[in-house]
Amino acid sequence: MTSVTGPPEKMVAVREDLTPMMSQYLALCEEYEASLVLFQVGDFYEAFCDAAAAVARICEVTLTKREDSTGTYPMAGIPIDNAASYVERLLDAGYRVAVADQVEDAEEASGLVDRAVTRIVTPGTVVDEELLSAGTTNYVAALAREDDVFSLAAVDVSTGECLVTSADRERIVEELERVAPAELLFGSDVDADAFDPDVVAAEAMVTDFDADAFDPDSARDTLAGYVPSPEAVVANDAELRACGGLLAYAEYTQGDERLDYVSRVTRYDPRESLRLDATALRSLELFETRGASSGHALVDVLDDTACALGRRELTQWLRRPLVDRERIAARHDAVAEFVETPLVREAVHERLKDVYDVERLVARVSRGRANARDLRSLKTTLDVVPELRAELRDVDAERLRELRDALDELADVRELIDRAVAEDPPVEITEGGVVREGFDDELDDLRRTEREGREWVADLEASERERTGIDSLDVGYNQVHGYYIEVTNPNLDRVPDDYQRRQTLKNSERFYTPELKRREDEILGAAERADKLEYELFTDVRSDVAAEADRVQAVAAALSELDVLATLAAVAVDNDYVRPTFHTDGERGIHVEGGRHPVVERTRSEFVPNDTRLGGDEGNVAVVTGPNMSGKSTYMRQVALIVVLAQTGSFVPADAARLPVVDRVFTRVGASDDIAGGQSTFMREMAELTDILHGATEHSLVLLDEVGRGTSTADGRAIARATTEFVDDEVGAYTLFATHYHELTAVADEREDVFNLHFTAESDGDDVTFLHRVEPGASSSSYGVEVARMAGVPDRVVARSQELVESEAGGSDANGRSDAEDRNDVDDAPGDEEGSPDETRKSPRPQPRSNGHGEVGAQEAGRQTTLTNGVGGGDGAETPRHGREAALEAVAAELDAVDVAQTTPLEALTTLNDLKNLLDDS
Ligand SMILES: Nc1ncnc2c1ncn2[C@@H]1O[C@H](COP(=O)(O)OP(=O)(O)OP(=O)(O)O)[C@@H](O)[C@H]1O
Repeated sequence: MTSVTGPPEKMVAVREDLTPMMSQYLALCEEYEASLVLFQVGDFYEAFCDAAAAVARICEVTLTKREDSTGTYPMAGIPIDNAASYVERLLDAGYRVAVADQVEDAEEASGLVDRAVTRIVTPGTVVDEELLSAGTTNYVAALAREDDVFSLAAVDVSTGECLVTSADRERIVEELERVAPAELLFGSDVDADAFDPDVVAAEAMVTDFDADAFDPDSARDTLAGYVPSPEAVVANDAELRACGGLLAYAEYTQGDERLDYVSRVTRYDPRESLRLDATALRSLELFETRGASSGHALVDVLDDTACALGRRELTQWLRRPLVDRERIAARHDAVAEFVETPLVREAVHERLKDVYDVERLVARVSRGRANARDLRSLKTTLDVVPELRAELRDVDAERLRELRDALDELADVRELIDRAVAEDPPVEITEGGVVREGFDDELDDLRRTEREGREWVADLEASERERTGIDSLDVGYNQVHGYYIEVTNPNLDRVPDDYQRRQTLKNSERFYTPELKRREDEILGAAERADKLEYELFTDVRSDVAAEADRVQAVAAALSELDVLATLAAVAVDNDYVRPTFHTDGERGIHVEGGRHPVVERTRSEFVPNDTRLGGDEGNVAVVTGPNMSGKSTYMRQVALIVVLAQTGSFVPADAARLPVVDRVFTRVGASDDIAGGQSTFMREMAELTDILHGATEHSLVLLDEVGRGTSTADGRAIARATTEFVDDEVGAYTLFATHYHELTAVADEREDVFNLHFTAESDGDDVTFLHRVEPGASSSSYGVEVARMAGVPDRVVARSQELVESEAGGSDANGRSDAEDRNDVDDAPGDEEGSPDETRKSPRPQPRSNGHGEVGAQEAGRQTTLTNGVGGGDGAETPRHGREAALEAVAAELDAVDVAQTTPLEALTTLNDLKNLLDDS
């Protein structure tokens, strides 16, 4: 609790003397002490004391003060009409906001207006459309525990989706990362500290909530409000407690009422999906790119969805690729059919563009917050359903047929809305104009009376002018006095006897007649009664629609899936993806022909496709070497993305792909690659490696990118080698290991299941050209100096490095090869440090086919990356062997070039590590 939330001390001190309104404010601050209370005073939400200062600062509104007999209190107010944008700022600043509304009509109140907190807005329970981004999920989650089993429940209060699952701690952490809740509650038996706050709660606000709500009995009672038989839905006590506690919290934030629209409490088993932990999600850039410069994430490439429902669903699919062959095949069948029937696909896409976010819409309807426009939007969406059914009448794929059949046309709901709600209604539902003529006789009578009365008044001016002969006579209306007949002073002598004086102005008098008064009462009475009646009729219709929320949600689910399937098909057609096939029982191997990285290929005009053959007849473990920037990381990620896409139900960027169903994708990217994520410590790297070595199975895909880089070269090499051996002996996972340690390529000599791949570059005088083409065998050069130059390393360091490399030129490099050899035939598979023989002799295994695309090869010049200004070969990763003195000089030169003021602690650590390696190797 900060002084911004909770009871203001200044008021507590004078509690007994406070004015009634301020004591009401104080009481609410005490009751909702974890929230910043926004207190309705007329058209504003006010905050006082420290809360006022915070509101003024965060919302950029004026800080004023309120003075009364007890003192002076700082005060800041935000207009109710556009409170949402201000509330958003308060949420962003880390506050929960308790909205205290006047719950009594100020005019009808005798004395102090009654106020109550009607809802608490928190990051995980926001429902205001303005505060939610389109097509996303927004979860609040809760954890509970029973021995070693952890349960996770998550609810999206804006759509009513509620999920619950349980697993061991590690897996629950993964699930938390997938769900990515905006807010997290820990049941009393869960030690929040045991969940690495960096991993779990980095993005989530952690909220303390009434521990009793997680108590089994009260949790069961709460859950029983949502499912007929709680025990039939949840699998264990911890799930019951997590779910019940969470729903109690959701109710608390929404005004303590049961949330009718949370009708889909679904239990799932995390084993039903391909495991992707946070590291994998991040390094494969499924949803977010890692660096500001890296462009798009995978989801951006795929997201050509027509509506917000589809966007939300696509994200869910990508977060949880499948492992069940039949379900994957069902999705692929559906995508394939849409690929083959472009007219149907495009028609479906076009129709879906008219679909509103009905999941949120219907939740608003159930919460009683939908206005007439929302109901009209619902009707517009539902109108699409019969059209879609018609478009899908001839579909063949089973899933498409199921989805078509799930499209309930909801004719009753559509008809009701259409009959009841005006076609273009106003936003407000209290001021009339929302109910359509012909819907209710009484309303029509009232409106008729009102209309006829107004017509009579409209005619009055002409008839009275005629009757009195006063041409300047006016009939008007004002809020205070009602209808009047205005006569200017010079004509007052002609005013008839039945005119009664209403108001005297400077140049005229205003009158009324008994008949005008009668008509006025009739008009206003009818209008007021009609507005009231309209409101009642509208809320009745809204409740009737809310009663059908389940059916609407089921339609929404079918629409979401259709959108995703049609989109995946469109993406496949537009980008030349192919349907992957899966091995039947017993077979192994990731076999891809002409594979591409789905994101990089969109950003580079010329992308070089590459084949992959990993596992099965080939080895399970490929050691990938090659110069910096040659494409190793891209290649490895491309393999993983193809696997992920395939299991999501998408086609894949390749000419052909035959794949296993993978249970888990692990990624461990080198320390240097992760600096941006602030996780560059060697310790972290080793912890992740431990997870992989313990967690991977023979059905996992493991990407190791420069493991061991974070320590001394000697230790790094040793760890890299031992890891490769362990993966081969104990794990048997499909493994791609990119490394600059050329010694690692020697492992292929000794082991059946390990083989080398390398990326090629061509050196021509001062230029180095990367071919981005994977070849069998190991690589020799790293061209580190050129890359350093390209990256803007100070000239002095580049020049000195080059000098040191050249001092090697007469001798042999770290691989025992002469520099001259390296420069002339970098495409050849070289030996390793121990001077092993040619790669083709080393590996007893069949090597992966080389690129295999006619168009890729010598003619590739246009597709290659050329480093100009380069000055020839060199090995950036291996420290050249030279004397201690040379090493010291190099260290001095590097240190000299460091701009300490511009160096972050992480960069400093990395530099220190590199310098130490330089000395170690000397
Ligand atoms: N197959 C390809 N076709 C065209 N361009 C590619 C290809 N693969 C990679 N690239 C481009 O080459 C650059 C370097 O790729 P990548 O980061 O994969 O290299 P790397 O070998 O892993 O480098 P480092 O060892 O420095 O980490 C990237 O800009 C990428 O866009």
